[in-house]
This record gives sequence, C-alpha cells and structure tokens, in this order.
Amino acid sequence: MSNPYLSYTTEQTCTDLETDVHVGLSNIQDIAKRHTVYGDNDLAVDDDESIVVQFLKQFIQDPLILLLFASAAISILLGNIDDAFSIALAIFIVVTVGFVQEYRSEKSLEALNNLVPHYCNVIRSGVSQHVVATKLVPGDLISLQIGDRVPADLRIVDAVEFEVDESNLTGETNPRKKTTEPLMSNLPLGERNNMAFMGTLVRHGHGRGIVVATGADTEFGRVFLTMRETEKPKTPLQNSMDHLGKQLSAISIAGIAIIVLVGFFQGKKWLEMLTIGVSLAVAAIPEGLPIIVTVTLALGVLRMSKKRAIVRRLPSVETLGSVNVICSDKTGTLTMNHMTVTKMYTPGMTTPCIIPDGDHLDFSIEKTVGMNKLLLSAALCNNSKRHVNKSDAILDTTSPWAGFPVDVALIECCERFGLNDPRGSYSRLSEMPFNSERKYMSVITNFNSTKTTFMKGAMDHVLKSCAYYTDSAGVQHELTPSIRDEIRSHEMDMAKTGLRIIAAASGIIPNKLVFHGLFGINDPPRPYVRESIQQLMTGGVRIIMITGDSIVTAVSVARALGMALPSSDQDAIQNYAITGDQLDELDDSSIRDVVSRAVVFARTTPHHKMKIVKALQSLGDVVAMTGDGVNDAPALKLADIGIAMGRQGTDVAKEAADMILTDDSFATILHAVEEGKGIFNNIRNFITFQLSTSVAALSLIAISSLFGLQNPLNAMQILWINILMDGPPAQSLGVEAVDDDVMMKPPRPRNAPILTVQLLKRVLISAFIIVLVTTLIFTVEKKDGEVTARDTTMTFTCFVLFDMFNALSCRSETKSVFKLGIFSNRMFNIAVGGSLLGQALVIYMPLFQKIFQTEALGLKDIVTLIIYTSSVLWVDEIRKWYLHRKGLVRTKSTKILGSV
Ligand SMILES: Nc1ncnc2c1ncn2[C@@H]1O[C@H](COP(=O)(O)OP(=O)(O)OP(=O)(O)O)[C@@H](O)[C@H]1O
Ligand SMILES: [Ca+2]
Repeated sequence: MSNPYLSYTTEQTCTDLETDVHVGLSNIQDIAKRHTVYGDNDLAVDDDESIVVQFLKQFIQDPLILLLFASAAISILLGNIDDAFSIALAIFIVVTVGFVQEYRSEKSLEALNNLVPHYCNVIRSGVSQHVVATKLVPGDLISLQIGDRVPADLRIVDAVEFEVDESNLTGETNPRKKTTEPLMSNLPLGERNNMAFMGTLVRHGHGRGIVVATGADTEFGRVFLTMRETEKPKTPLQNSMDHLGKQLSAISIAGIAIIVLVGFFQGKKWLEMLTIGVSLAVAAIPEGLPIIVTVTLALGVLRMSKKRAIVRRLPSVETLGSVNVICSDKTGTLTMNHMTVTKMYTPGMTTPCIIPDGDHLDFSIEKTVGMNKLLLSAALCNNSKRHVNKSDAILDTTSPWAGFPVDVALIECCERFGLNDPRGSYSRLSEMPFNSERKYMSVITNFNSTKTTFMKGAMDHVLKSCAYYTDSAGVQHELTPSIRDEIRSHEMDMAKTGLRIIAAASGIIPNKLVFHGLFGINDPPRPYVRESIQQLMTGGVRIIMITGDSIVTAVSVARALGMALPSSDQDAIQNYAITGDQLDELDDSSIRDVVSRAVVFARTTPHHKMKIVKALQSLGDVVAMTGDGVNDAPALKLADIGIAMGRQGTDVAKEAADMILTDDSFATILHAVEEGKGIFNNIRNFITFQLSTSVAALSLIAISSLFGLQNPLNAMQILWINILMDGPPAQSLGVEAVDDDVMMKPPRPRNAPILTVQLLKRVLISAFIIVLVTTLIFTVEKKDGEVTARDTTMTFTCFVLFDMFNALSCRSETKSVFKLGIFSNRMFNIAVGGSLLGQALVIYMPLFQKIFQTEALGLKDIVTLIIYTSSVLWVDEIRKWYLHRKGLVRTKSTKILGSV
C-alpha cells in the first residue's frame, strides 16, 4: 500500500495535517476533536464475538458434551424424561463452570497486556511534555532520542544521525538510517526512510516526526490484526499440561471402555452404562487442567505486578523458579543511584579531606587553590541541569538538579564550597559525552579566548591523559611515576570503603593535561538488598555483580551487601573478582572457569555482559540479568530472564526484557523469584488434587463394575464431582500465598518434570484411601441388598467430603495445613464453602433430590462421614510430619537452627 506522506515534503506534511513543525499542535479543542475522530493510539480491539455466542459455542465444541446430549436424547426416546432433564441440567452446569473459567483466564491475560504503559515526548504549543502514548493524535509533533520506542507512525521532520531498528516490523536486523527528504510514495515498508513506524526502536542519534497514523491505522496495527488471528504461543508448562491432559484422556477412555463393556456383559441397562461412561469421561478427564494452569500463571503475574515486577511474557514466570544465577549491575539496582561527594583529594594531601554530611552550605573547610581547580573542572565538565519541572524528576531526590547522578553530586559539591555554576562564563566548543564504554567525559571550552580541555571520569582514563599535576597551592609540577603511585594508593584507600572515584583534570594541550585530584562519591545500598541477597543465596541462587565501576569499589560494596566474598581484600580481588579487560584476554574455557566462581565483574562495558551470560549458560545455568541501556539489550535478550529497569531504563532495554522492575530495585527480583517458585508449587498442588480425585472416581466405578456390584454413584453425581474437581476448589489452590519456606528450596532444574514420583505416590495414597473408605460405606449401607437413594447419597456425600479434605491437604506439599492456617486462603474458603453449600442443596432440596436421586441425611450420618473422610487429611498430615522429622524438608527454622 502506498503512503502519500512519503512523497510530501515536511512542509506539505504539516499543511496537510494542520500542524506546525516547531510548536506542534496548539489548540486544545482541536486535539480533543482529533482524539474523538481517531480514538486512542493503541491496538486494543473489541472482541468480535459476543459473550453469548462464545458461551453457546462451548456446547458444541466438546465431543463429550455432545455424547451427553446424545444420551439425553436417547433417554427422551425411551420415555425417561426425568433422566433427560437431569442430564441436560448437568451439561448446563458443567459448561457454565468451564466457560466462566475460560473467560476469566482470557480477561486476566488481557490485563497483562495493559501493565506496561508506553510514554513518549510530544511537543504541543512548543512545550515538550511526557505523555502516555495512547493520547497521541495525527498531527502531533514527537521528539525521539536514542533508546526510545516510536509511539506511532511518523513522517520524520528532523533527523540527526537518526537510526531506527525496525526488526520487529520488517525483520531487517540492521538499523535503518532515517532522513527528512521526500521519497516515492509506493516504496516497500523496509525502504520508507523518511518515516518511523510504531513499535520500532531508536538505536542512534535523535530526531523529530509528525504523527501521520495512530492505533490500528499504523503499519504495526495492520500486522497486529493479522497476528491476532494466529494462536497465541503457549508456555512450556501449558504445552506439557496439554500433553498430560491427552495422556490422561487416553488412559481414562480405555478404562471407561472396559467399565462399560464389563457392565454391558453383566447385563446392566446399556443406556445407564453409556450415561455413566460418558459422565465418567467428563469427570476423569481433567479438561480444566490447562485452563487452571493459565489462570494461575496469569493471576501470579498480576500479583507480581503489585509487587513492582512486571512480567511481559507468561513463560518467564516458569523460568523464574529455575533461575540459579542472577547477574545484577551495581549502580541503581543494588545501590540507590543517589550520590554525594564525601571525600576530596588533591595531590600532596596526606589524607583526603572529608566533606561533612548535611545540607548546610557553610562549613569550615578551607578551600585550597588546588581544591578550587578540582571543583572548577568538575563543574565545567558537567551536564546536570536545574529542574524546570519538579515532577519530571525520575529520582527520588530533593535536589534541584537533574542529570547523571555523578554530575549532580559534583555540581552540588561545588555549590557547597560556594562555587556557583561557572558554565555560563565558559562557552563550550565541543563535548565528548560520558558513556559506559568511554568511562569519562571531556569538554573543550573557550574562556578569555583560550581553548581549554576539562575532563572528568574513571581515574585510569584521566591519569592516562595527564602529564602534570597541581598541588594544594595550585602550583603545577611534572607527574612523576612516584606521584602517580601516590595518587593510586589514595584512590585505592578511598575505593576500599566503597566510594566511587571520579578524577578531574584540565589543560591546554589535550594529551598533556594537568591532574587536579579525586572525588570520593558515596552511593548507599538500597534498603533490603542485603536481606534479599541473603535469602536468594540460601535458596541456592548465585548472585553476581557486573559493574562499570572499579574493582576495589565494587568488591567493597559487594562485601557490604553480604555477597559471597572472602574477608581479605587481596584474596577477594585476586580470586573472586575480574575486570572486563582481563576477561577479554581469556579463551572460552578459561572464561567458563572464571564465571563459575567469580562474584564481581568490574570495569565492564555492555558487551562483557553478553560474554558472561553466554559462558554461564554454557555451564548449564539459568541466568537472570539486569540492565538499563541500549547496549544492554542484547544481553537482556540472551539471558533466560532479562530484567529491565522501569524508571531509568530505556524503551529499548524494556522491549528486550522479559520482566520490568517498576522500582528498579533488587529486592523486587527476590519477590519475583519467590512468586515464580510459589506458582510452580501451587500448580503441582492442584494437579495432585485433580489427579487424586480423578483416579479415585475412576477406580471406584471400575472396581464396582469389575466385581459386579451396582454403581455407587449415578451419572449426575459424577458430574457434580467433576465440577468440584475441575472448578473453584482446584483454582483456589492456584492462588495459595507463597510459602515462606519456598526460598529455602533449590531452584528447579530447567526441564524438571511436573509429575514426580513423589507427587504420584501422594496421588495414589489419597486415591487409595478415598476408594477404600467410600467402597466400605457403600457396602455397609447397601447391606439390605437393594441400592436405595440413601445408600448412594451416603456414598456420594462421602466422596464429596473426601474431596474437600483432600483439597485442604493439597494446599501444601510439605507443610501442615495447621501451620499454614486452616482459613488463610480466602479464595479457598469461598470455593470450599460454596461447594459444601451446593452439596447441602443437592441432598436437602426437593428439586435437586429428584435430579440427583438423593435423600436427606441426618446429623449423625454427616458426623460419621466427616470422621471417616477426614482420614485423608490425617494420613497426609502424618506423611508431612514424617518428612520434617526425617529432615527431608528445608524450612526457615531448620536452617536457622543449622546455622547456629
Ligand atoms: N557522569 C560521569 N562522568 C564521568 N565519569 C563517570 C560518570 N559516571 C560514571 N563515571 C565513571 O565511569 C565509571 C563507570 O561508570 P559506568 O556507567 O560504566 O558504571 P555504572 O553503569 O554506573 O555502574 P553499574 O554497571 O554498576 O550500573 C565510574 O566508575 C566512574 O568513574
Ligand atoms: Ca547502570
């Protein structure tokens, strides 16, 4: 499809869209009108099918339901209207419960899509504003910089080394350079160089563009609409659940076929056998299993989002429980990224001068000429800006300055020494901006018509460019090797206390600058990081720090945070820490050796992150990696779980990541890993519950058929049991709160099966008890030889109560429900309460009595049944107690005892 804006000049584009290339749209009413015409700039599409149609579809989708309908029809033909009515009602209930669950699962999946709002910078009335991208309208003027996601389809009106990565739209992996020139209007998507498309990512430079299409009208919107038709990819867990479901179906159908055949040969009524067979199939096949898994995953993700971790892809939830290495950057994730200068050093000082804490500007430190030169370089080589708008601040500081935290710390230090921002009097001729590869910043300025270079940054980089130094009196000397050593040893001393070191220099000859001294900058650890690291480590997760900072500073901070380092600095630095440069000199096998034991990677550039992740993965580790920058994106993609910083991270990093931390804090990763492990436990718990019910129901009928007994449960009762098994009680096991002890368990191996021997044993034990006791009750009740309504009611109620007690004990695999708190899962209480109420209606309400062929039971009956059926809980409690006694379960308390 051609696009007219391709061939328009920028002026024509503006005229056509009635906007301005410099100030953007200005009229608020006009913007509102455009918004009503074009709608929100997003891709949310209404479901084309009404909820009623979706519901009705359920009746014809499942072959088993159709079979049930058939048996209802046959019942009518044979004149058994009552039976037909009962079956029809049962179908209705089964389908409704299934539908409600599926509908809920879809709604919660939809909610996931709306968790990460996109922001963008729009210029309206000439003022730049940070707004949610959904509010954009055609004609809006957008400014974009490196790391941004393009919020709508734009005709570019301004481009400075502007390169956009369009791989998610065109598949082309090389970023495309953009221009403002008019082109032919029928170019293919990949060659439309004067346009930027929604969802693509800015990789270089900066630019501006006019919105020409929003929402579903964008190129991405078109692709999205066709994409929606194709099925959503499933997570590995969902796939294995589908697989498990199929296997169980095959087994059940074989079993049911045998039951029906045997019954038939025994001369039972074939219609009754057919109905029971089909109901049993409905009950024994856990068709609800995949749905409950999806809902559990989705609800887990929503819960995590409340704890500030936003999972962008459902499969990541599963991976979280398997993560055994977390690579974290230091600044901003482990530390606050809130920096203050606490020490200053100029050559000649015996000890660095300590800058007292506090806000007051007047303090009694004599500012030497040398210190003044140091401060001046730091102030001139600085990009911090005064806040225009307080609400713009991304950081929680009260500082009136915005910019790189190092720059802010330095300019604030200058202010405290009474040096007011001197940048106005020195015009800046050029700049080498700071980035994580360069590790310094320098500017060339013009003052009184002399060109002077000012530089600040990591010490090694600065010292390399210096040939002289100034002493406290400001006198210039040659930088001899012995002075260099002296400076290094002071740097070392300051870094050992965890301070980040920034050196500063200035001079007229670019490669022979004059060294002025060092700043020691404090960046306190974030709260709870130490505790989180501790908990993760006890849970068998290795924590690795990967930082751009110096090795000494990094080791010191790592140790303060309780990471696994020896107490001697020498030992720690030599054996457990390594710099990026050293890493570059190693071959693949030595790298693997290093990453298997190193705790700190210092002076790294973003490409080292990839190397480290690759090496860890080749060792079989499941790696989580944090990052924020454009250059971190490849490593984030590569890691098993890429974690982007929601506040300070770029859109590029966020798009590459699987999870986003909305508070940028390491402690949040702990919560996410906890949830990941917990969700997996919950899934296993309800599988245990469903399987034991299913096995018990199937065996009960099978046994009575094989021994030529009458059926202990009729079709309606079996269907009712199915609702309990597949429905609310099972689902409520999926939202069980994460157990405290979960972090004591080691991460789950990458491909660990869900059905373990232990789980199957537990299923079989419970099923065995249920079948045994239920058969017993049935035989005792029908002593008179005749199966009466009372007999089946007792058997039926017995089975249902068993199911409830079984659900209760399935709330945890290893922990006593009395320790969990019997009423601590609210959804469980509601589900079980509802089920019991339903059961009461079924046996006491005349209408239902007729349908289910039941009879009212006396209080004594109920008490007897409760006593019998609680056995399944007691036996499981004994099993749990035994596990603890044998020390087969690690809990918080055993660990604490063990470590004392
Ligand atoms: N704004 C700046 N100007 C000049 N030099 C800087 C600036 N910020 C940091 N540095 C220097 O660059 C070094 C490395 O910074 P870099 O940004 O690579 O690490 P970081 O990203 O802050 O740390 P981490 O990787 O732990 O988040 C610092 O140790 C410091 O010496
Ligand atoms: Ca960083």
